[in-house]
Amino acid sequence: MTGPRPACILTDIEGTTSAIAFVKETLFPFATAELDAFLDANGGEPEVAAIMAEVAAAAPGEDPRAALRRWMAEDAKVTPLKALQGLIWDAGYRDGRLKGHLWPDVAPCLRAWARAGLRLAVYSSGSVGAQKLLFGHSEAGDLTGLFAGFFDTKVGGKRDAASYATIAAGLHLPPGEVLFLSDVAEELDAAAAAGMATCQLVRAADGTRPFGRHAEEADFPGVARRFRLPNPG
Ligand SMILES: CSCCC(=O)C(=O)COP(=O)(O)O
Ligand SMILES: [Mg+2]
Repeated sequence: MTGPRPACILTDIEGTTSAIAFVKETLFPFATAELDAFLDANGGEPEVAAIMAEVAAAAPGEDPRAALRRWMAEDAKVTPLKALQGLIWDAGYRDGRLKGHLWPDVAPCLRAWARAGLRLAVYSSGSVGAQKLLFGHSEAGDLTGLFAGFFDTKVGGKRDAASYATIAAGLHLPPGEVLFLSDVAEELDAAAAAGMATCQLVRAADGTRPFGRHAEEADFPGVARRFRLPNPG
């Protein structure tokens, strides 16, 4: 980066802090397997009923449970699906069946950056509730206290520049003072269009391909070196 050191690091989750395989092979199948039992037990709860009303509105003429299953099969980033998945994962995190995966380089850097006074925030398609569960029950302990903000698709889609402008405003920062980390080029393009600094995480273990349109690093210590952030080592 040619500008000053960022004041805030905004990070994606899947493919950036956490393995794609953890999301696709552990979290998503858990929610799929538990969907019917969860809805049978909790469908009358106002929060769940409101989500199901949103599902019905987003998929008119389709059985809401069938729409949810279709979206899960398509990995659709639909806000009511994401909200429901978060509620289903809650029980799994609390009783120990789920533990939030983080790549080993992530927690030491997040702690070092927060200690140095940098603000940290998350922007994921996963709901804010799901983000707090993952970082609150992570393999590195409860990291939720490190973050100044959590943002999900209620601010808008991750490929839409307006979402990043909304997040910067929510953090009371000019976009130019925020560095966005993600594995997905279209998300980085949108953040850059809003004026944020960007870096693609190209994690070999996830099979991520470098896109060549943004700064690229293999891990968080690489991000720290490139953007002159503190490094734990
Ligand atoms: C909050 S953990 C679950 C992540 C998730 O549901 C998802 O769709 C991944 O989205 P991301 O924006 O983190 O790539
Ligand atoms: Mg991602």
